[in-house]
Amino acid sequence: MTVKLGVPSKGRLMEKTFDWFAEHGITLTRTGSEREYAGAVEGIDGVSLVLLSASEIPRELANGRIHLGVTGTDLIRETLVQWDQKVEPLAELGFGHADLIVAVPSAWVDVDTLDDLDAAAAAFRAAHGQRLRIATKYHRLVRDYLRHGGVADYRLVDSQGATEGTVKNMTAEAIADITSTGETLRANHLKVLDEEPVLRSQATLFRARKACKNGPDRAVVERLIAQLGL
Ligand SMILES: Nc1ncnc2c1ncn2[C@@H]1O[C@H](COP(=O)(O)OP(=O)(O)OP(=O)(O)O)[C@@H](O)[C@H]1O
Ligand SMILES: O=P(O)(O)OC[C@H]1O[C@H](OP(=O)(O)OP(=O)(O)O)[C@H](O)[C@@H]1O
Repeated sequence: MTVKLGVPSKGRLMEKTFDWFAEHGITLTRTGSEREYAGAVEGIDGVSLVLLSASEIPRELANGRIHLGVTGTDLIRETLVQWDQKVEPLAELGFGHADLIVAVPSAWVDVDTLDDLDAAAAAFRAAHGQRLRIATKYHRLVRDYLRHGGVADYRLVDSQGATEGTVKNMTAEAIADITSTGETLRANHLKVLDEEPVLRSQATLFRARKACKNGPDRAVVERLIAQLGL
């Protein structure tokens, strides 16, 4: 058995993860054709690379199919109930920074805070006989955040992508999504509530508690952690 390291299979997250490991003396490479999801690890024995969708990495860590994995903290916290019992953060990698925020139409001049949103939701229900819709893929995190913020009269609608477009498309009145530069929000005439974000996320290296409990795998994981200087 080898220790499995799960890394995002494409895009900036993959490239920056490769760079981060290279800076720490471990070379990760994609092998095979450009479209083949195969990879290699050099600089340590007994570790193999598994290229996965960033959103699948939390589940693969939780069920112990990979020992280590790089993904955003947002995806870990959204996907895993009691996430800290299943995975242990080993290092924040300093890229993939994004805030999970709640945003409303810029034209809603009276809505800047969660209190305002709660009032707007109540008014919306009174006017339309329906609850205000908030589009998101982060159901668990957003529900907890709104409950703590005292917002009650809303319903979440699922949006797995292009979430900022749902307001214009009239499938939602507000959204909760990640933002980095804020450009997508501005382009879609949305403004972020003037509150702490739901979550500040960045790419993080996690260890799976289940897979790393004992046996020879644990020794390899410990060696890798030492070699990375963590
Ligand atoms: N614009 C952005 N700036 C910085 N980080 C981002 C940005 N968009 C997404 N991320 C982060 O990248 C990670 C992966 O996001 P996302 O779920 O979009 O991945 P993906 O690679 O598109 O997944 P999939 O392969 O399932 O389509 C998340 O942790 C997210 O916070
Ligand atoms: O604040 P910005 O820098 O504009 O970035 C934010 C955008 O980036 C992510 O989308 P992504 O490109 O991953 O596509 P998605 O809509 O499929 O999630 C996120 O969902 C936002 O739409």
